[in-house]
Order: sequence, then C-alpha cells, then structure tokens
Amino acid sequence: MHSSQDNIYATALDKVADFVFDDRVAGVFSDMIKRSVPGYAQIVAGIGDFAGQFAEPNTRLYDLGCSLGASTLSMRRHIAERGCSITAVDNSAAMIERCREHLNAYVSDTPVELVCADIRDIDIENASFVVLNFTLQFLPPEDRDALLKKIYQGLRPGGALILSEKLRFSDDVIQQVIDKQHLDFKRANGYSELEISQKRSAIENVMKTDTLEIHQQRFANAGFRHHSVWFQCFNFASMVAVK
Ligand SMILES: Nc1ncnc2c1ncn2[C@@H]1O[C@H](C[S@+](CC[C@H]([NH3+])C(=O)[O-])CC(=O)[O-])[C@@H](O)[C@H]1O
Ligand SMILES: O=C(O)C(=O)Cc1ccccc1
Repeated sequence: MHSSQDNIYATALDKVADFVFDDRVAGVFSDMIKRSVPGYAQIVAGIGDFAGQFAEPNTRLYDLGCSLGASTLSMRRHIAERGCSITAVDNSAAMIERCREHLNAYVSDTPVELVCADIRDIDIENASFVVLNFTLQFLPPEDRDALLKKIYQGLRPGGALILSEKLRFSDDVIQQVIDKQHLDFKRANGYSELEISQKRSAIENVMKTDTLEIHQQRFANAGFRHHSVWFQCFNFASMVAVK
C-alpha cells in the first residue's frame, strides 16, 4: 500500500473531462482530499468520536461513499460495543479495492462489510450511525431528499447522521470571500493556478453544492428534528442530525 502525490491536473489539458473516481484518482485520493478540503482530518477524527457515542450493541453503522475508508477506520477504532458491524459503500470499484487493503492493514473486532454499489440502491436497516462524509454533493440534486429520507427511516430512535459537505453561499460577497480562503488553502498546499482551475472545471458539472439553508430544510423534510453544524472551516462543513 502506498499513496502518491496528486498531480492529475498539473499539466495543461486540451479539454478538461468531468471528474470521475477512477483508478488514477483512487491512487492519489488521500493526498488530494487532505490538500483540498480544509478541516478534513479533524472531521474524520470527529466522526470516530461520534461513532463511539452513538454505536449501540447489535446495530449497524454505515459509511456511504467510503472512498479509501478513512471514516470507516476512524469509526472502527472507536466502537466499544459488542455485535456492531460497519457497512461501507462506494460505487467506484477502484476505491473499494484500495479500501479493502487499508482495512486489512489493521486488526479489529468490528466486522466491515465492503459493498461496491450505488448508495441510492442499498438498504439501510437497524442503523445507530450513518456517515455521508463529502458524498451527498456528488448525487444529482433531485436524488438527495430521497436518500436522506431512506437514512432517517433506517436509523433507530436516538441514532445519528453525520453529513459533511462543501457549502455554497447565497450571499455573493460571502461566497467570494470564503471561496478565496479555500483557494489560498489549496495554494498553500502546493496546488498551482493551473491545477486549481482545471480541477474546478472538472468538478463543476458533477459536484453541485447546496447552501446550509437547503441542508437544514432537507434534514427537516426527512424527519430530523435535531440538527446542527458541529464543524466548519471556510466553505466546508460537517453537520450532525439525531433521530
Ligand atoms: N451514488 C454513489 N454511490 C456510491 N458512492 C458514490 C456515489 N457517488 C459518489 N460516490 C463516492 O463518494 C466518494 C466521495 S469522496 C468521500 C470521502 C470519504 N467519505 C472519506 O471520508 O474519506 C469525497 C470527495 O471526493 O470530495 C467517492 O469515493 C465516490 O466514488
Ligand atoms: O478540490 C476542491 O476544490 C473541492 O472542492 C473538493 C474536492 C475534493 C476531492 C475531490 C473532489 C472535490
């Protein structure tokens, strides 16, 4: 197992294709997400702490859009209850393959079921804890409400959902000043202007961000009466919702 530096957008491309989670991206993903998402490490650590708080004996925990398994590993380290299992799902075969290697590199009493599937097609049952760590933003916007409803239905009373997302701001001035902070974060992490702009073109059609207000409305529509942002750095936020 090795992780390489992300230089996917370092050379000028004639045409920037839509971003996909293929083998090439999977191979550099740890580096890419750390250098692109401010607060990522703190959020993943927090997900582990929340898992420790919400895991109930003989229940399931879900990591939806698990990529290389960072959130699953963090959850697994904090589960002290008996009879828990984690279901980690991603529809990228390249991610699932590498995720399996990461999980096998550590020992744990908590079993992980790794599923290569679309999170819109899986059943969610007997869940004490569900994680969507930067995954909902990749679903077509019209499919997001149904997924949150399915999660709410699959959660046990007192169970929780963690939803982390890149936010968009309806106020244009705020959008611009906070986006500048994110761009500076990427520059400080060694991304060139070319890399930043080509990546931006690659994700603009596949990652449609919502405002915080839309997320709050979606939680309420799904049935969640308790929800709050628990972490935010610039335009990246993580929310907790409790059934
Ligand atoms: N419909 C879908 N069904 C299943 N998987 C999907 C779908 N759409 C996208 N994905 C998967 O969601 C993941 C999003 S990355 C999550 C990071 C991780 N949670 C982490 O804590 O490190 C976030 C990012 O790249 O910004 C990718 O692995 C996709 O293949
Ligand atoms: O890179 C960015 O600018 C982002 O907004 C976040 C991101 C991180 C990893 C894959 C896709 C998007």
